[in-house]
Amino acid sequence: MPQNASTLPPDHPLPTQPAAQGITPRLVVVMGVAGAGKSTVAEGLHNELGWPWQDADALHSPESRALMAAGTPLDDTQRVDWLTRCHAWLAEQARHGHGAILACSALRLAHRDRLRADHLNPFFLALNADPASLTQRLEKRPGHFMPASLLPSQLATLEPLTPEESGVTLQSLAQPAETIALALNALKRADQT
Ligand SMILES: Nc1ncnc2c1ncn2[C@@H]1O[C@H](COP(=O)(O)OP(=O)(O)O)[C@@H](O)[C@H]1O
Ligand SMILES: O=C(O)[C@H](O)[C@@H](O)[C@H](O)[C@H](O)COP(=O)(O)O
Repeated sequence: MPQNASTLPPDHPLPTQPAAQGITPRLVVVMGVAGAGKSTVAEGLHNELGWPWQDADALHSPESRALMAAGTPLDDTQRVDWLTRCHAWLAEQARHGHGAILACSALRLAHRDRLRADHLNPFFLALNADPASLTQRLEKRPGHFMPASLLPSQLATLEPLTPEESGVTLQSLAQPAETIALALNALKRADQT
């Protein structure tokens, strides 16, 4: 056999992404209430790992965004099409066989079940923060449709990640970089189990 020749068949699928930082590419959903730091952590993981990321905020219909901007929380009926679009994004990433990160509140178990459908089984990184910090973050966040007044309904709707679900709950620390480091460690640990 010539030097450097492969023993694999020519049509053997190649990995589409390197295991950046030794972490095997997988689907990840960063979840939690508004202000928990989902988008910040998802973008930070994207920067560290190179996996594509999507903010589920961008997948809301204009009507849903207008409702929330006006201070009306969504109900589960209004969330159905949005969660379908979130699931479709995850499914598309899975089809390409690469790792990907979705920042999505996924507040209720039923919302997470919707994202898990079709055996996608994403790994959930649930971010927790105390209500005072959350309020402060939302009040200071520039140019976002979600008002701080919706935080109580977000907290009331949240059904925390359970031990039966694939994922881990992390404290959203005072510095985003610290929380991103926690998230990377959690993904490394999950790789070893
Ligand atoms: N760990 C953190 N400490 C302090 N502020 C944060 C932290 N993470 C995010 N923020 C800020 O809080 C606001 C909400 O964060 P964001 O990532 O948009 O949360 P979410 O996507 O969960 O609503 C943003 O202005 C962001 O810069
Ligand atoms: O009610 C829900 O199901 C959501 O929580 C959701 O609609 C989301 O939280 C908003 O898109 C606000 O965006 P952030 O969570 O990024 O603040």
